[in-house]
Amino acid sequence: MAQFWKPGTEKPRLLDDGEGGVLFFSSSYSSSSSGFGFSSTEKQRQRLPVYKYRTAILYLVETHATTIIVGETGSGKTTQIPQFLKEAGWADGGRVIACTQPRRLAVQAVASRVAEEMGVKLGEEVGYTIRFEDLTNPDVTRVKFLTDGVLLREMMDDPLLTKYSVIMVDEAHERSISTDMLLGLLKKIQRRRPDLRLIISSATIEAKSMSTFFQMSKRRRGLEGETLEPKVEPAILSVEGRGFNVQIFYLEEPVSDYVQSAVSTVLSIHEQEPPGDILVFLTGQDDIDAAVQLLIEEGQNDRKKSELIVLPLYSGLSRAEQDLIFSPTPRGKRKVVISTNIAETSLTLEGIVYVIDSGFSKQRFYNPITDIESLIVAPISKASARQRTGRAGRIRPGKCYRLYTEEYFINEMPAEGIPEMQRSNLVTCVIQLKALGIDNILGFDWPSPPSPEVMVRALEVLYSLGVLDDDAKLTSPIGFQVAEIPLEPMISKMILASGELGCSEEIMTIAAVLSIQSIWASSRGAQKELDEARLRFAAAEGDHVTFLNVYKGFLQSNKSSQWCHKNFINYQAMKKVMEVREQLRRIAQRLGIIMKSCERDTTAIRKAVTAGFFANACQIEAYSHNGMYKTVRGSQEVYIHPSSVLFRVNPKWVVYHSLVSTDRQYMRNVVTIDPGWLTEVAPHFYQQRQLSHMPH
Ligand SMILES: Nc1ncnc2c1ncn2[C@@H]1O[C@H](COP(=O)(O)OP(=O)(O)OP(=O)(O)O)[C@@H](O)[C@H]1O
Repeated sequence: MAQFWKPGTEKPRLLDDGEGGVLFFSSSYSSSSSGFGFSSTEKQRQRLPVYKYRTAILYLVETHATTIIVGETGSGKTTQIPQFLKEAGWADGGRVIACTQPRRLAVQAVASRVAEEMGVKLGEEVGYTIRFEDLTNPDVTRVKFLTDGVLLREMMDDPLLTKYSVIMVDEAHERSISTDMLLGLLKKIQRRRPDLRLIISSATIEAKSMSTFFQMSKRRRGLEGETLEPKVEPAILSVEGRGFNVQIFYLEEPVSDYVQSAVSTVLSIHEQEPPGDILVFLTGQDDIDAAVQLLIEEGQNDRKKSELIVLPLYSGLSRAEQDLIFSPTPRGKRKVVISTNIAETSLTLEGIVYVIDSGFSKQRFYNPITDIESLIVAPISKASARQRTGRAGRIRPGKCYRLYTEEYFINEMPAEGIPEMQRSNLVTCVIQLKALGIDNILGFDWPSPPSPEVMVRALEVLYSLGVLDDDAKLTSPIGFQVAEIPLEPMISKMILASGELGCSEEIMTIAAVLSIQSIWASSRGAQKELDEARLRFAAAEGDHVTFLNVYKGFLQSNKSSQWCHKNFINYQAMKKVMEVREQLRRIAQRLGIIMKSCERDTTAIRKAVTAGFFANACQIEAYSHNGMYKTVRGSQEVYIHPSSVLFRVNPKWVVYHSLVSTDRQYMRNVVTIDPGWLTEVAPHFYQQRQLSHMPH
């Protein structure tokens, strides 16, 4: 398929003026983009745009409670600012400088870069913490990178985060639920800790609204000047200058199949452009696996195309597989990394010269009226597009191919995405706030408040899970235990129930499988074979029990990759399942959950699943010929996803794990249940009355 490209016309973005009494620094500076091959790391550091602002940054942080720093991608915010602070003494006296990121992969990558630049061993002076992994030493770590979710968890033990002197919330434009919660809570902490400094940074953040959010109350304002307190007015700093130039190209005509279009673009870059690795942004495991497959097939019969080393990148991959993206590209080869938006921010992949942006990502959307949350492939924002482009041009000049037209980018793409807080189910968020002792959830000071309906829905679900009591306080012990497990509360509740039902070994496996996108290999072009493979493992009780069959087969094969290949199972995903399962076992041990197998008593297993996921119960429509189900709670129309082993089997009663929306709402990962269990496990949620008239 021929694709025609048009060079983009957009100029680099500069900040507008900083009116409104907000402090604003800016000076025109363009970093030299001459040549590569720096002689030392120190010289390399000094060439970054942010280096010229070292003094200004330190002055603002010293004198202001909050500093908002906006600077182009690759200008050095993440790697340099924590080092400036350390050099200026902000980590003296046992204090720690924290830098948060929305994603685990970025935390690990940035921490190891900073350790390398500082010439120290990772895990000592510079360390990182992500969920289930802590590479810090409390006695010596002074610069700590962590996900914003982990910092929230740290607040449970230390509500004022006393060990930190400066907290830098990086990539704040992403507005993940955790980032927004963190911003709200940090604002609260600031009132109690005048010594704490905050830095909010990103290449694509709306600085003024963030600044308005961090304006302090009148009461604190009164103190200013009387004591040595920092100014309450946030400072805004614009770091001008970029790394290396990235030329942007747009399609002349829109395309309908972005996977195919991305593959064609990779091939034509390889054909026509000089050496340099390629980073492709698609949306999820399914389309990434499909693109990887297509490129591998292309390489099989063509010597030139066989020079491509194609690597997928998504969160469901094992750690070892994710690390491959950082390995150097062998001479005469070209690496192609095909990724979800986990590579969208903060990452520097050394060899990347070309970026291909599909213009889409998978996003969560929640409807509080129907109580349905689904993952939808949706267009990205301009902020995301700029971040994606910014993965090139970091070490040398680059090119970015956007698989959409420039008119679309300019006129239709939204400037910013909708904060995740305003398009998600907030069950996890509410339980965390409760665990932090925030009682008045509805009155909490959010950067972008969610609707009260969504909050009320979340309170309702937590109440029925037995996590909250009549006063909306955490119950003991269930509420506190669920809050302690770093998973969505429904999974945590399922795990706790499995302890009582004697099936914790099986439920750990199920919880691990549910935490990744899919354990099945890509089906593109081989749907029939995949369906046949799935049937070999299928259990009449549904997908959850089927996962146990797959897991058992995998163990019996000695964790063989050939066995996975033969059975259309994603080997890397299975390795990840093993990793997660091990971590969950450790948590269970800590909580005193006894590990026990029910020897495949599927009633116990399905009951435990129901104890967590009762809110997702559905009943088939009595006279439906097309497999239509209705959710018990909201009477919403839903269907079993074709990837489920229960597709076309259509049992009467099921609970599902999640929904995906395409032309219809499809239930993914479905298990059969006895409706009598619903009132047993969630009497408040399902009144006996409501179910009694329904046929069993
Ligand atoms: N692992 C690495 N290897 C080589 N150079 C690196 C590495 N990490 C960072 N750099 C260099 O440091 C520069 C600054 O990176 P840094 O992550 O600090 O920028 P940033 O301003 O935070 O970017 P972004 O907004 O995209 O996160 C990169 O452009 C690159 O030149």
